[in-house]
Amino acid sequence: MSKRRPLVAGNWKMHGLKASIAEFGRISAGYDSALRAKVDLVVCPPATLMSALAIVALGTRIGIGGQDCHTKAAGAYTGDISAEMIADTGACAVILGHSERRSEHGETDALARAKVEAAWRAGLVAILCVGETHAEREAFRALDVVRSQLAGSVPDGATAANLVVAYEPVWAIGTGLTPTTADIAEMHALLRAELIARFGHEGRGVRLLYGGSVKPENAADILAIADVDGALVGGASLKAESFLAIAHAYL
Ligand SMILES: O=C(CO)COP(=O)(O)O
Repeated sequence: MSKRRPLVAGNWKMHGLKASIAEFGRISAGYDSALRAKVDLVVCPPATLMSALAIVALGTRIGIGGQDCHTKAAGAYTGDISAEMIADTGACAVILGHSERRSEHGETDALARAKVEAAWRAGLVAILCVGETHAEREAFRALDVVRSQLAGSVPDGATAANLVVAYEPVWAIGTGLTPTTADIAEMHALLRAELIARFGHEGRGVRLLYGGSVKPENAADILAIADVDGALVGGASLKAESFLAIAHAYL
């Protein structure tokens, strides 16, 4: 695998009404040829905005992603959406196994794994999230927890093209706290080693994102860490200015 191309992905979570289509327009206006040459951008809006943003995104080379999907393609599952439906909007990716899904909807590694398979079935890139809680880090269990999440959530058949892994320490999400650069480097080295052990050459090409309180102020330091191939950004992705400022760390 040649050099991995950086990826900055925005997770809008449960934020965004129709007015946010204009904010996306500002993101695409700022994604100029200099940025396009260096970094991929993906925006994951709430499901209600996916179709609208996918249309605005046409020709911009910004990818649109979902934030979750059901394991089945269709059926009697009130309130759920399938990976096929996400792909049908024009989206190219879906975030899976986010800690907010794990903690608030009881999602397990096995369910995340089934959802990754659903994403692949629909031709979507799976952006799989892993990460330890504060108690697990304090107990020196962070590496073991994340290793086990990765093993349990990634199905056979992962490639550089169909999988992105985001390391998101739960305690760093939305808190303004971040691990030390040494701790991020240690975790990303572990993820890389595990992916290579299991998928060889393809594992070397899987992009590894860091997520959790990434802001314009800390982006350059975090994105310079070995084996950090980009960021999964929550709060700072809601404004074009801060989202683009993070991507600008690659210029
Ligand atoms: O959960 C996150 C992205 O998926 C990170 O959120 P924040 O950037 O708001 O900490």
